Amino acid sequence: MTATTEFILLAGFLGSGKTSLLVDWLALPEAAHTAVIVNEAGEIDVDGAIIATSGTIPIAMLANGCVCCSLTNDLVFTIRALVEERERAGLPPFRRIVLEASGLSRPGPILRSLAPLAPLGLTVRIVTTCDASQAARHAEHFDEITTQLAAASTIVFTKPDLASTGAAEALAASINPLALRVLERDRTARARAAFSATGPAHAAPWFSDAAHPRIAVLRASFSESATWEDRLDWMEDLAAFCGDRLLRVKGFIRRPQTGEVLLVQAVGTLFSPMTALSGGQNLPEGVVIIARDLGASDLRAVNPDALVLISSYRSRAALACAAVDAG
Ligand SMILES: Nc1nc2c(ncn2[C@@H]2O[C@H](COP(=O)(O)OP(=O)(O)OP(=O)(O)O)[C@@H](O)[C@H]2O)c(=O)[nH]1
Repeated sequence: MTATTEFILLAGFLGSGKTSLLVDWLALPEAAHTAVIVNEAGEIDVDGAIIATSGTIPIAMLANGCVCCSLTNDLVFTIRALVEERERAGLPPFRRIVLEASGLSRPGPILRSLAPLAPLGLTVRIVTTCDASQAARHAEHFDEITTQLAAASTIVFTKPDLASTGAAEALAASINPLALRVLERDRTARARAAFSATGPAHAAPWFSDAAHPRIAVLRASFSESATWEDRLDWMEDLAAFCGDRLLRVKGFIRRPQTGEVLLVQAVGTLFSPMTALSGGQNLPEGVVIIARDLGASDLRAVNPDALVLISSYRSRAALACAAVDAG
């Protein structure tokens, strides 16, 4: 029944613009009949909350782990459940199911995990976001980027407003010269080209199954007595302390005086302005920190007064993703 359903794996390193691209795409009329599955390495569903503001498309969550390491069974189950629910509702098959993988995910294991779904007849495409401002520098440290680019049918260069795409283009060309390239400055045109394009349906033969041994996924929660200023100071200190070892910060923080909950995110040490999400009052406060070569004990030192509690991420993902916890 799903012979015409396309499975799009939206890959790309931490903070490279996957959610933004997807939200831009979901605003377009041609995105109708799309289902979205969101995978977060951390336990806070930030991307799901952002995408949920896009409308009424079905969204399923695979949180608390990296879909390439520990959640492949959940992925198969989730796709089946989406398809069956659609059938039960008497609706035509989805045109596409988009999986936004966590920024640490490697496409190879994800694609392999889809084997039990062969009877559904899904066609598969990999769209990889490549951050013009960071990819070339990060690729030296993280082979996740290389595997994500190598597997891509389509490579979408993001953040061309922040940096020239030259270095990212050269990187992508050296790894995967066959992929279709999307080099649009206009975000709507970029999203349209990313999801409508049909690149070669190939996958590089050298997918790696290795885990992510240098990367820690940690969670910060604030104590009751922490003021708004304490929260802001802590984030500033965190960035200064970690420097280029800080890869991604995302989560929700509460303004104690008003109860307002704001979305906070940074790529590297560059924080975006905080924004309120509609319906955000009910979101749980907490911030996921993804860092390289740092453990929970290191980050605890950022705030010795214990206004911020740092916990190591030790759930299912930790078994396979080897979240580093020096603490
Ligand atoms: N200037 C600029 N910022 C962008 C662009 N695309 C995304 N961003 C910003 O980059 C940050 C990360 O974007 P996301 O879309 O959340 O990235 P992501 O790949 O989904 O992040 P993870 O899910 O954590 O891996 C956000 O602050 C975005 O607003 C772009 O084209 N230009």
